[in-house]
Amino acid sequence: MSRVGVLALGPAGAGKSTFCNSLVGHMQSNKRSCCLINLDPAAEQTEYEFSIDIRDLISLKDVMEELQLGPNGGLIYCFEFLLENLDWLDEEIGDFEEDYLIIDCPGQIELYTHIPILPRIIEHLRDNLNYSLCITYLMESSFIIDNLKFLSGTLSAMSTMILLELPHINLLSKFDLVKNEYSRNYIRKFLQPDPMSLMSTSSVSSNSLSEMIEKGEGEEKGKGKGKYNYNEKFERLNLAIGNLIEDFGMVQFLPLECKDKDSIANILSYVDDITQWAENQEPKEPKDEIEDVTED
Ligand SMILES: Nc1nc2c(ncn2[C@@H]2O[C@H](COP(=O)(O)OP(=O)(O)OP(=O)(O)O)[C@@H](O)[C@H]2O)c(=O)[nH]1
Ligand SMILES: [Mg+2]
Repeated sequence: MSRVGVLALGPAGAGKSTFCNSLVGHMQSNKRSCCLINLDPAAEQTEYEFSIDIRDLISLKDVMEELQLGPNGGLIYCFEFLLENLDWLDEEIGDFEEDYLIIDCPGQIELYTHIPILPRIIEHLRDNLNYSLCITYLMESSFIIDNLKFLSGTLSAMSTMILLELPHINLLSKFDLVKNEYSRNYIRKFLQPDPMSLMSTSSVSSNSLSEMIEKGEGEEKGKGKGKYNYNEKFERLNLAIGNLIEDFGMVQFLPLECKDKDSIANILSYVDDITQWAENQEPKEPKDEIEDVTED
């Protein structure tokens, strides 16, 4: 029996919900059964209905009103409540045992960077319910406009890989917005990033540095000898970050265009490989295959 799931993670607005919906559309048109799960208590309505929705368990609006919490505190409360009521999730998932889980997550990365809420839910799905899971981490393609911004996004993708310890695919989302603006060679540098070369060609960093120096902000204030100026400090910090990403050596990206069927099919084929979805399928009787074809 296949127990397979994919989670969509990444910063707010990166395109997670749109991606999850595109996956559902693609699977449905290929007669694959899937279950769309919403783990975002502040989610808005999406194209496909959620089969399982955290808002049926707890509402962020109610939490914020009753406990007088802000949106982030409220979100954390909702997840802590979910953790205390994992049997609710188990029951809901029980109705979709044979289905591919597509899990849409909130954009607040503190749910796994600061407090281990998402890791505990993942652990439950993987170890207690025996799901083979894959993370898709979305980062907006517009980050490639600025090399250093891109590297900071890469660092965030990398920390997710390390913290969640699951098979992981990084995606450059909304690729349609940049693919005609830049040459293939230029874009390739970001799909398989070489941090040190991206750093050495960062025009934005040197511009902002010269601006700082012109404004007289270059020197660190205070304390006598052995001080660095910002320029040196900034370069040393960048170098350390670049080395970290390079040493890790496992951050690559696939382009994602949610409206492009080939792009979705390509990403799903990677997820299928990683989760070994095909291997877990029950062999079909030839009769079933013929029925499937004639139904089209
Ligand atoms: N051009 C383009 N726009 C996209 C694509 N995917 C998503 N968007 C747009 O990006 C915006 C945010 O998309 P969402 O799917 O809501 O992003 P999200 O990551 O779920 O956002 P949060 O749930 O708030 O964290 C919407 O306006 C989408 O229409 C894409 O592939 N191409
Ligand atoms: Mg969303």
